[in-house]
Amino acid sequence: MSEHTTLRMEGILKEFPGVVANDHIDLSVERGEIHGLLGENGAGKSTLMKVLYGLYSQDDGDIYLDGERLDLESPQDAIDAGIGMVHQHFMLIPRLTVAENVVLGEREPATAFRSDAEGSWLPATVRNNSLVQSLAGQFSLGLDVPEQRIQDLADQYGFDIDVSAKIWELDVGQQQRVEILKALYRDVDLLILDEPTAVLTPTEAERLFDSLERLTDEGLSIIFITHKLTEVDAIVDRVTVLREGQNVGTAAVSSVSRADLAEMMVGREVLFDIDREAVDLGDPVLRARGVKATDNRDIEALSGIDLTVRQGEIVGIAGVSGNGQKELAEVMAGIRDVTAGELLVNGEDITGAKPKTFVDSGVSFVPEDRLQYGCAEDLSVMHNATMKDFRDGRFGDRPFLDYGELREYAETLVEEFDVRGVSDVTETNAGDLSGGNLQKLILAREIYRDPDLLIANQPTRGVDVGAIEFIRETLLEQRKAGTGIILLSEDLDEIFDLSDRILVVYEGEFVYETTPAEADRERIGLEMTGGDGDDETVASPPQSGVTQEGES
Ligand SMILES: Nc1ncnc2c1ncn2[C@@H]1O[C@H](COP(=O)(O)OP(=O)(O)OP(=O)(O)O)[C@@H](O)[C@H]1O
Repeated sequence: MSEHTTLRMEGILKEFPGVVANDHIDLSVERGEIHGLLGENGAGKSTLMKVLYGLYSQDDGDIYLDGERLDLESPQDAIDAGIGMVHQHFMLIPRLTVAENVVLGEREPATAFRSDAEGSWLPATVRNNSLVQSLAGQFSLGLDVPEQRIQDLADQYGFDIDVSAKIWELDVGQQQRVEILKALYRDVDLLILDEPTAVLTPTEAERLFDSLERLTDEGLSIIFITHKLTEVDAIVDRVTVLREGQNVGTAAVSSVSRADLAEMMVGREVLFDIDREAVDLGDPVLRARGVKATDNRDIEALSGIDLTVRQGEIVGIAGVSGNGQKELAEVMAGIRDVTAGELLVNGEDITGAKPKTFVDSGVSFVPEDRLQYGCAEDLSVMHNATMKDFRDGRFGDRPFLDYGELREYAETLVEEFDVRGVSDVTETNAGDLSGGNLQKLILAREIYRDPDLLIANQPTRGVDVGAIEFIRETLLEQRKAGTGIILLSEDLDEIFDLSDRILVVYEGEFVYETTPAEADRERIGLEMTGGDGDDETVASPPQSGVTQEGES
């Protein structure tokens, strides 16, 4: 251990029924470093960090911070010790403001009750009474929110958020920044970031990296969980790789290549290139004409979208988050109403129909927010795997569903899509799966039914390199089988690697169309941020029957 070591985790063991999530893991972090934590989905990263944040108690092992042994029974203990954590899934209260969320949990008594409050209408003797203080602390919701201080903090890190806005008014990227702000607000020495950039745009991520470097310059240590090896190169000093609950190595980033890291993670070589064969295009599976829709705040989010997707075609939608992608995906999947326009699936007009009609018409949907829309966390893997198809007669007639068939179907999905961490499909709940494995389960459910139209919003977000390879190949196979796919992704490389056509969406409209073979990345980047004033708009769908050959 060096004199700079701030955190030492020794022999951490954490077991769940049927799974050893952390198998005697050692981890040490130096003061002022950004320490990357890598590993496949389900390797045990989040569990280890939840132990460190007092959310889980370890079955064995010790944690030392600055030489002092910590006994963490709750996140409050961790925060008191100077450890902050930003989770993979948001833990914000939608109807409260940003500032209220930031102070939430602080339980600061209202001004009148504060012992240091000047001008309180309560006499100091009453205010300072320990019983009054304890009651005020218990019952106050922290409504005295130092909004200006929080706004200053947000501005200082370039977060571009109005802290008086309500959480539900913000897009996912902004909500993520609130989570980070919340941790920064509590003076932490060690900050755990669990895939913090998963929902940020590349520019926002850059800005975050600048902020993180400023923080480490001030002596803060950061543990940074990520699946993106480019991020490891960009900001991480040292990296620890976990595999199947064990530490398989810690190294200085400068001494290992990306391919080395990928191999350490998955235990085999990972192909970064993908082979996209030419596929004959068939009939249109989707025709959207003049589609308009509003967002959750009732503000127009889609301003007249025309989109045709043919059998065997992947249409990639590129754009900076918050430009209508979420609404576009939800409208096409039938879970958001259109305010104008029409939607034809396989030639049939299903505008305004119920979501079930979309499902029955062969539409599959992989939503961006897998916990909110993708699954029922408290239901089993089996229920989640079959929830779209249990009505179609294959599993017997309700109320006499054949549970044996349902179980078998779910087990097939788990096996074919390599969903890990499932001890029994009827007993493991979807909410117990690691983020990436849950994503694989949702993809399995949506793809295995062999849809005519698949809408995939950020399908590889939060999944490991091995699984990304698998998901991309699966999407290409599905395309070959004749499915029309709308791929929404903030990862431009993914759009380039998979798409036959690329559409750039900006402020609810398609502003540019190209193909991977002809694309000019700079132009795409420009169009994504509002363009150069050039009036060129979307051309009609390609008339040729054959897509371009992949360029990779
Ligand atoms: N609350 C829980 N109950 C049961 N099993 C769990 C629970 N939390 C995690 N696990 C299991 O422990 C293992 C490690 O999961 P963990 O979430 O730590 O992985 P991870 O490396 O963070 O994965 P990802 O990159 O997908 O987020 C997985 O097999 C997971 O299914």
